[in-house]
Order: sequence, then C-alpha cells, then structure tokens
Amino acid sequence: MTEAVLVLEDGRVFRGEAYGAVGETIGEIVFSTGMTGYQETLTDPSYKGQIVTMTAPHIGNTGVNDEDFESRRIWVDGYVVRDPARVRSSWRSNRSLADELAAQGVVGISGIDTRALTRHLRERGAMRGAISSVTTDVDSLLARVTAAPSMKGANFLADVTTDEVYVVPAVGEKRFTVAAIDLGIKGMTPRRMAERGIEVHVMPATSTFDEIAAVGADGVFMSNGPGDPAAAEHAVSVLKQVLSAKIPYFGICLGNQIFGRALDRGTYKLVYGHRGINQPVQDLTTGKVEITAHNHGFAVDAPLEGEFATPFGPGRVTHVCLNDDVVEGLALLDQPAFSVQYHPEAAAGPHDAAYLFDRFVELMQTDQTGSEVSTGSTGGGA
Ligand SMILES: NC(=O)CC[C@H](N)C(=O)O
Repeated sequence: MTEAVLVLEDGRVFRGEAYGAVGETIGEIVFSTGMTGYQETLTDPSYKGQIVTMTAPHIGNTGVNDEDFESRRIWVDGYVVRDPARVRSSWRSNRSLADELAAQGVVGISGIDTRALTRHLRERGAMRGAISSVTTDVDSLLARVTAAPSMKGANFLADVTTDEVYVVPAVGEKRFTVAAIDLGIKGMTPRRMAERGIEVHVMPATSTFDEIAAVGADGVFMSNGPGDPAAAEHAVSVLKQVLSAKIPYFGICLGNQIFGRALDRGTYKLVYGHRGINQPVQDLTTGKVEITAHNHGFAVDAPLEGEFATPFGPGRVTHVCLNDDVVEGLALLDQPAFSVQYHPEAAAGPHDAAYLFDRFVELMQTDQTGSEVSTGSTGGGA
C-alpha cells in the first residue's frame, strides 16, 4: 500500500492510498454521479484537464473490456474513488481497472470519503486540486495547485482532436454525408449516425470552412470536447460560416456551446457542473421529459422563454435541465440548425435522447427536398 494525498486549492486535504499509477497530477476536480459506465467516462475526451471523483462507492467491479472505449485512451487527468473492487466480475472484462489506470499512467487515489468531497465541491464549486503518491508534503503541493492554470480559458482541442480525416461508413444504404468536426468526439457518436445511413467524415478541429465545404456534406456536426467554450474561437468562426451557408447543423455539448456563441450568446461556468447519467431534461418543443447523460461544466446563457435574435434569424432554447433550469438545447427557427448540451449518443447512459439523431436526419432530408424548415418542432418518438 502506497500512501497518497488529495489537496484542493482551498486547502482541504484528503488522505488515501495510491490507485492506478503512482505519481502526481493536477487538474480541475469534478464529480460524476454515474452508478455505472466508468469506462466510458474515463475515455471521454471531454474530461481532459479534469480529475474525476465518482460518487458511486464501488468502482472497478466489472473491470475494463476492449469494446467500451469511447476513444483511443483514458483522458481524465486523475481519478478519485472510495472503494475499488478487489475482484473484477464480468464475462466481458479483459483486465482490472487498477491495472488499466496504471498501464496508461493515470494517477488515482482510493479510500477517500467521496461523499464529503462531493459535498465540498457542491458548496464551494469545482476547483483545482492535486493527487500525489510521491510526496505527502501538502504545502508544496498546494503551491503547485494554486500556480496551475484554471479551467476558465482552457483550450485542449489540439490534444484531443484527430490528426487526419477518417470516414465511418454508413451501415446499410448510404443516405447522407456528414462532416463531423472532432473537438474530442466520443466513438459512439459517429456510430449513432452511421446506423441511420449517414457516412461520417470525422475532421480535425483545425479544419477550415473550405475544407469542410469540400466534403460536400449534407450536414455539419460539432462534437463534445474539453475546455472552456469561450476559448474555442476557431470553431465559432467556422460555424458562423457554416450557418451563413445554411448547411444543416447539429451539435452536442461543446458543439452546443459553440453554436450558442455563433448565435451571439455568451457562455458561463457552472458552479459544479452536470456529470452523470440521470439528469432530467425537458424538450420544450414537445413537453416530454427525458433522462439523459451529462458532462458539462459550462453552459449557454439564453432566455428560456420566447425567441431571441441571432445573426441568422430568430433562435430559441429547446431543452432545459429540470434540476436547475440550465439551457440544454438550442435551435434556429428559420434554418436547419440545432444542438443539445447533453449526450444523446448515450455512452454510458439512458437512450431516451436518441431521437435527436433522427431529428438531424429529418433536417437534412427536409433541406434536400426543399420543404419548409421547422427546427423547433420536427421529430418525436424515441
Ligand atoms: N462534454 C463536453 O463537450 C463538455 C463541454 C465543455 N468542456 C464543458 O465542460 O462544459
């Protein structure tokens, strides 16, 4: 057993044992309430720059398998758990979570009172922190934490995006082509599109509008991703060009925040964010409530009721989180463009929001047949 320490920027200290790699790491400490799906959480590129603490007390029970990776590696910058599984138990498991964390150099800590830590973060807000299993000198760690950059203004897109364009082929008959800008895309997202007959061209975050237009796509998509949307200038300016060209658009999470910015709305940092797989969201266009997967620390500032003016005609908020009234979806009313702040690809998470991929298909269909666009009320039935 190797001693480890977790130090928060406000001086609070938790002591535990090394879990995964032995070392030292600094990041923004956030909590996730997912009872299951830790493998998908760990491999979600949106967690770059963050140390994730799990509110579920037992983590690692089903080990790690080769199928449920959402990207090529683990992206969290640290991992905090209460009581790691000593035995992995699943027919799908290939190795233990502790071994996987160690093999990928991810520094973690176990034996932490994660309920106390979560309550602290809920009261004081997500904040910087460090885990170390190489020193227990709290003062020197705290000095390194307070000197580290904060999440506000952070841009990690160069770390997470693809270097080269790659194509995910449509399953069955190809109906549409989509240019998907990879801001840290999760693997399930192109799969959800492909299974609806979409050929997905996944493109680097640095792609220019001309490169995107050259794909000749029926629609453009922007993915989830890490960091502060206020620092993602390039994506915002590219999306403005996409919207000026009236190409159908769908965005998820960071792709929702970029859309909000392209519509001249601001974004702001939530106190402790939404991370988990049980968040109630209402679709204001149908009144239906869905239980959804979330991972966001920022949100778009827009009025929940009525329309708001944008450079592309009127826009509206289409979805809202019922826990705290945070904006969870946006749409333009006079052209085919919409987005959600949460995760319809559902990896991990409930599948209630899968209808949003059908909405995107309907928008591209409508756009091609030239019928009237009605972004705010298309589609239905999950
Ligand atoms: N999953 C995401 O795309 C997160 C977007 C952004 N990094 C946030 O924390 O709000």
